[in-house]
Order: sequence, then structure tokens, then C-alpha cells
Amino acid sequence: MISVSPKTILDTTTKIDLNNMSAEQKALDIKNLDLYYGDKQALQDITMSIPKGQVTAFIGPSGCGKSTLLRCINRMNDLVDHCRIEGEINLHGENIYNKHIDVAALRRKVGMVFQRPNPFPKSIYENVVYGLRIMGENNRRVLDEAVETALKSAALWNEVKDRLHDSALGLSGGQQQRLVIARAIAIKPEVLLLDEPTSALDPISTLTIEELINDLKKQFTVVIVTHNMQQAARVSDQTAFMYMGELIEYSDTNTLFTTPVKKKTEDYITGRYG
Ligand SMILES: Nc1ncnc2c1ncn2[C@@H]1O[C@H](COP(=O)(O)OP(=O)(O)OP(=O)(O)O)[C@@H](O)[C@H]1O
Repeated sequence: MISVSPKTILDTTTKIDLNNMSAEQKALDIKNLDLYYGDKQALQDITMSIPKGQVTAFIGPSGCGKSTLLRCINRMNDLVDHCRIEGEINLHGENIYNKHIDVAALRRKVGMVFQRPNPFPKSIYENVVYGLRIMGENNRRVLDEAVETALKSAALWNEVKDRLHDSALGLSGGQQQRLVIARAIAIKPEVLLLDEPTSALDPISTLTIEELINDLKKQFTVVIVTHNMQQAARVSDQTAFMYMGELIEYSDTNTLFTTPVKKKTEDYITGRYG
């Protein structure tokens, strides 16, 4: 089993019965989800519920479908021409793949942060208010408050409060990633999707983001894809292990890393493949 710190093992974050959640506890309900890129099936019959206000990690070897599943949650795969999806992802009891769903509105509720920080070539301030401006908000006082709140939530305020109108491109990689998180949360999404958010960062910036994720779950439901099992063990409440497009095991993180039920999970977390 991988070594997780005693603090992680003893963490008594509210445990949820993942197989028996009430509608109020669920942020997302994924049912029998299949995804095909052309003829190739990349996700097979994924069924899982993701609890509100917690951190859920997707782990598994390269190519197992982690990012594909994450991208389904805000319909980013709609942008891939030859991609076909069957099954459901329910948000508030409504399938986000229903024909009448407004995808732009969905993406306001389900924000996403990618591997590489991607600030716009604008000021720090304008990056944070970008989504609000698109939504038609131009009141200076409202925008100022949103900038302060989002940057504080993203643990960046103290570092940038005196240079809000400088270019975002002058920030370090770790600061840029926190800025992108601030931009995503400024419009107050319900769910925040993080696709390997620290893979391009140094260890200290990684630690800062991991601490931040722990704070973010007080306000948002967080779903994170990570290659790094120690990171999943450190930041998540529950972990889903995927292999070749299938969800093999999904349980609270301590259980998955200490007493996995499936042999494939055990082989993966003990480093036999991946
Ligand atoms: N746009 C695409 N077109 C065709 N195939 C794709 C596309 N995106 C992903 N795939 C394939 O789907 C499968 C799952 O890929 P995905 O990127 O979701 O895996 P992953 O677990 O996130 O991998 P990694 O950890 O390497 O990022 C892989 O076989 C991949 O080659």
C-alpha cells in the first residue's frame, strides 16, 4: 500500500456512504456513461455519485480515461468532432446531456482548471473579472469586491494586492495557476474540475495548491484528476480508480489506499503497473 501520512489516515472528514447518498448529498450523479472517440470506446458504463462539498479524485494509469471523464462533466468533449456519449450525468437531478441544456450556463456552474496555467494576456484584475464581465457585470464596486474575494479564496491576494493592474503573465507558474483558479471561482460555480492542476508546478507551488484545494471544498465541490497517488491521498475525500475506461473501485480515499477491494487497484497503488 502507498505510504500516507498518519494525519491523512486519522483525518475524520465526514464520511459518506458513496453507494447510498441522499439527493441533497449528491453534487453529480453519473449513470451508465459510455464514451466513444470514433470507433474506440474510452469510457465504459461509468456509474458513480460525487458528493457535494468534498474532493473527489480520479486516478489510474495513463490513457485510462480520467481526463475524458472529467471533461464530460462540463461537456468539454462536445468540442471533439468524433466523440459520442451515451448515458447520463445529472446535476440537480437533470441530465446535462439533455438537448435543451444551455452549455454556456452549465460551464458557469461547472468550472474547469487545466494542467498548464492559462491566464489571459491581461491584467491580474481583468483575468479575475473576465467571466463576470461576460455575464454583463460592469459595476466597479461589485467587480472590486469579487476580485478581492476570489483572490483571497485562491490564496493569492496577499501576493498581488498591490499590483492588480500588472500583467498576469508576469506571475510565477504557481501564482498563475492560483490566478486561474481565482478566475474560475469568481463566477461562483458549484463544481470545480481540476485536470492535473499541479503537474506543471514545482514542489512548493504544488503544496500551496494542495492546501488551497482543502479550503476550496468549503465552498465548492472539487473533482481532481491526478497522476500522483500521494496527491490523491493528501487532498481527496474519495478516490475513483480507473483502468482502461472502466471504473474499477470507488471508495473513501483512506480505504482505497489502505484496504483496496479489487486486485487491480491493489496492483496499481503498490506500483505493479502504471
Ligand atoms: N480527442 C481524442 N480523440 C481520440 N482519442 C482520444 C482523445 N482524447 C483521448 N483519447 C483517447 O482516450 C483514451 C483516454 O484518454 P484520457 O486522456 O482520458 O486518459 P487519461 O487517463 O486522462 O490519461 P493521462 O493520464 O495520460 O492524461 C486514451 O486511449 C486516449 O488516447
